Amino acid sequence: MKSGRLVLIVGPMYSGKTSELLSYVEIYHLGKKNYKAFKPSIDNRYDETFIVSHNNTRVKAYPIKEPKEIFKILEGNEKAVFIDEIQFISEELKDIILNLIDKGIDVFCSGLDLSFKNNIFPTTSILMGYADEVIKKKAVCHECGEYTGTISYKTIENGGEIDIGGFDKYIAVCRDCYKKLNEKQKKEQKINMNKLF
Ligand SMILES: Nc1ncnc2c1ncn2[C@@H]1O[C@H](COP(=O)(O)OP(=O)(O)O)[C@@H](O)[C@H]1O
Ligand SMILES: Cc1cn([C@H]2C[C@H](O)[C@@H](COP(=O)(O)O)O2)c(=O)[nH]c1=O
Ligand SMILES: [Zn+2]
Repeated sequence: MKSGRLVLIVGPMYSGKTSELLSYVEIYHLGKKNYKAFKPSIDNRYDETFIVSHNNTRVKAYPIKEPKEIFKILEGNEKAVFIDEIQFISEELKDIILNLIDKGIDVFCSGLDLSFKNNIFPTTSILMGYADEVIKKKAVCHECGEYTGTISYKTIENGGEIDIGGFDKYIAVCRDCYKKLNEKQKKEQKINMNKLF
């Protein structure tokens, strides 16, 4: 049997990862091929049971807590599996995906490569190694307006590295603007500390 392939779509927030994922869904839909879409249940930003892009294109999806749930939901006639926001799914996802590909199923995943702290998201990094194709997307930098946005910057101070949100919490910026914003933030924090003591 011919193996399936793994296509991985990565980049910062607003770079069009979900839109690109949904454009692949449309190809299988138009070809009348069976498929299923999944998302981590933690991602309830726009909808619990739909993958939704920032410009409101959407597709029905199964929310999952653990990657092995994918096996329970598949019916055996699927030609493709689509998974959004893989940065929130545990690293075990790799084994599930390799098994699907072995069975001839194409797998399309999208997710953040980097957190706002400039740390890698492990599941995305691992899958990059196994992917047949990695599509790295860019956003328009919120600060300088250039089409060079590669990292997400958090505009509010509270909240951890895993923190669901959108325009209320994050912008996409280029490397230089990311550096400038972080330096500015550090200076402001120092001034505020000095005011306190
Ligand atoms: N800074 C930005 N750069 C590019 N697109 C943006 C930006 N801010 C908002 N958008 C909108 O977001 C859409 C992409 O949304 P989406 O596919 O959900 O991206 P992602 O999944 O990467 O967050 C673009 O088509 C555009 O309409
Ligand atoms: C950068 C960053 C983002 N998140 C969250 C915020 C959103 O809920 C998703 C990313 O969504 P998108 O489809 O890529 O716009 O991830 C986070 O938890 N931690 C981060 O560092
Ligand atoms: Zn910039």
